[in-house]
Amino acid sequence: NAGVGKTCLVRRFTQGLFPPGQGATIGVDFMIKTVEVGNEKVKLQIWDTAGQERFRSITQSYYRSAHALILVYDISCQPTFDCLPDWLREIEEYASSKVLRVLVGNKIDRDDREIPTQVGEEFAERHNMYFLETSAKESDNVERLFMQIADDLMKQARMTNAQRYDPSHYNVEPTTTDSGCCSRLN
Ligand SMILES: Nc1nc2c(ncn2[C@@H]2O[C@H](COP(=O)(O)OP(=O)(O)OP(=O)(O)O)[C@@H](O)[C@H]2O)c(=O)[nH]1
Repeated sequence: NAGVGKTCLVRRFTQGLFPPGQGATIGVDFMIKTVEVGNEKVKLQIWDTAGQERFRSITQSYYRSAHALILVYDISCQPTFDCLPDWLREIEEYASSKVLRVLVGNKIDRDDREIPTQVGEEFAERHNMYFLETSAKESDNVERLFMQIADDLMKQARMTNAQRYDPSHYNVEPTTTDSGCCSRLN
């Protein structure tokens, strides 16, 4: 939802700062950060989408090509948690079914918490998502959030490559020259 701290999380991670007087995101924005996973350099392209309803048709078009999606709510604002099922429906409709999904409860530095950690955890478990609580303001768990995603995506990529190049993954059946339609046409 708007105002949960998405832009602040991205800026904390990419620029190491908590921006004062952060205005609402208009449409989408993106930032890039190169990180090291194992011994490899990985360029993360992080798209920050506007939470406001009026930008929904723009933001929807960015879900499909994402490798990971982070759903953020504000732990001190119950309505932002109550909207999660709507965001999940949105993701199911517009994102790839294999996308890595992460649930984040932000603003844990606040002392007016409305959503207990366990409630967030249970929601994430029920919907097959990773779960983390963060504070963009205090920099709690922000690095961990993005690095965990980078790590997971690299593992996925390595597995896909291994399958692609390992001949044992192909079950090559012996064929006879006159069995296929093409050989018959020839
Ligand atoms: N206390 C506290 N405030 C935060 C935190 N993260 C963001 N905020 C504040 O929450 C407000 C909204 O932050 P944004 O990052 O602009 O929120 P957003 O989710 O990107 O909002 P949209 O761009 O409208 O979708 C700002 O006033 C931030 O200062 C946090 O971790 N703790």
